Amino acid sequence: MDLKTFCRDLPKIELHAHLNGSLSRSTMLHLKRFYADSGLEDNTNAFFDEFQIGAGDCRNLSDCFQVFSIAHALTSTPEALAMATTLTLQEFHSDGCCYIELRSTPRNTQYMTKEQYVDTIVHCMQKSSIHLSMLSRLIISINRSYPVSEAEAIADLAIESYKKYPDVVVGMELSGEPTVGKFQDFVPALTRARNAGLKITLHCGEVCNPEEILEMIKFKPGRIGHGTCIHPKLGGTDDTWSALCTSKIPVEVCLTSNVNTKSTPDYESHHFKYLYEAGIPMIICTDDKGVFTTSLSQEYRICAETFSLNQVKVARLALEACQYIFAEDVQKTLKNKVQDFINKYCLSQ
Ligand SMILES: CNc1ncnc2c1ncn2[C@@H]1O[C@H](COP(=O)(O)O)[C@@H](O)[C@H]1O
Ligand SMILES: [Zn+2]
Repeated sequence: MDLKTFCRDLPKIELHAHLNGSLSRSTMLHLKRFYADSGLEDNTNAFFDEFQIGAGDCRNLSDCFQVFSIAHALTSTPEALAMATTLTLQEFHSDGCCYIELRSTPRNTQYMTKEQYVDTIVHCMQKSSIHLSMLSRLIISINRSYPVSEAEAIADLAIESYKKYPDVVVGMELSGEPTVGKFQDFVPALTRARNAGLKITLHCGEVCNPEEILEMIKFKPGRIGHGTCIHPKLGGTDDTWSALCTSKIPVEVCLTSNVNTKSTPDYESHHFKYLYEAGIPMIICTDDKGVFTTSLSQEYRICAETFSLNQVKVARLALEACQYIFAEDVQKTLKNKVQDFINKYCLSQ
């Protein structure tokens, strides 16, 4: 089987995907059609083409945070949000994803409250499980550039939602512009959520900030996102690297996101190789497949090509990812699914 087909057919686990960053061009066009047909104001025309950030783009990580407002403008009603969620889940499913933890930041809009925002996504996930052979779970996001009081309100909502939908809501995470806000300010909200049973994942080391990286590792999150600047050769220190190696916290690796935001100069210099050599658990993820025009199978293929991994090694990445999902009750089922694929297609290798 050629690598592209192999990476698409391999049952894959997505653990780091922001809903509003995952909207494909086709989904965005569906949303624009919906806004037009419903007579809702759509002010995205002038900058619609700025939503996607490719490799040769001159925008950097900080510029990326402007583009999410384009998606936000098109997911402001419950119907549009439902459409965005359903189409995005379908796309992950068509790309061979068998389990996804989608994450999103609840927002009050002119048309819905934060509670309705969460309810809408949860209902789409429940409905999708009837039609798709893919399980989906929700991680509720806190944006570090918002006031701490907002994070506290989102923690309350996450705890309530977890009680209401224990089969869907699995975790809470910290994301947003990494140069804004202080991690320590969000520790009380994150701790409350964790004490209530939610799993935690943190965007960590997306920019150079060794002090914060050490604080985050000490917090012992279930997983971290990116981890770009933890190795001493990539903006980290001996202390940050040894803290990660000792803790063995699984890292959600987003290759194209890091290259397109210029957090990493190119695929070859990506920290994947250091993590792989050090035996640190990793999960290949997309981050914002719409903004960065990628897919989960493309991320697996790029990883295989860049780091010369054969198909058995690529499949092992998917198999190992099953251990790090937040919904522990389905880990075994997923492992069996990936293992069956390996037995069928990799035995001769
Ligand atoms: C590129 N690297 C990144 N680093 C940090 N945070 C990011 C991100 N990519 C996306 N987000 C976070 O996800 C939100 C969009 O999805 P939701 O509205 O929540 O569904 C962004 O506003 C930002 O807070
Ligand atoms: Zn992210």
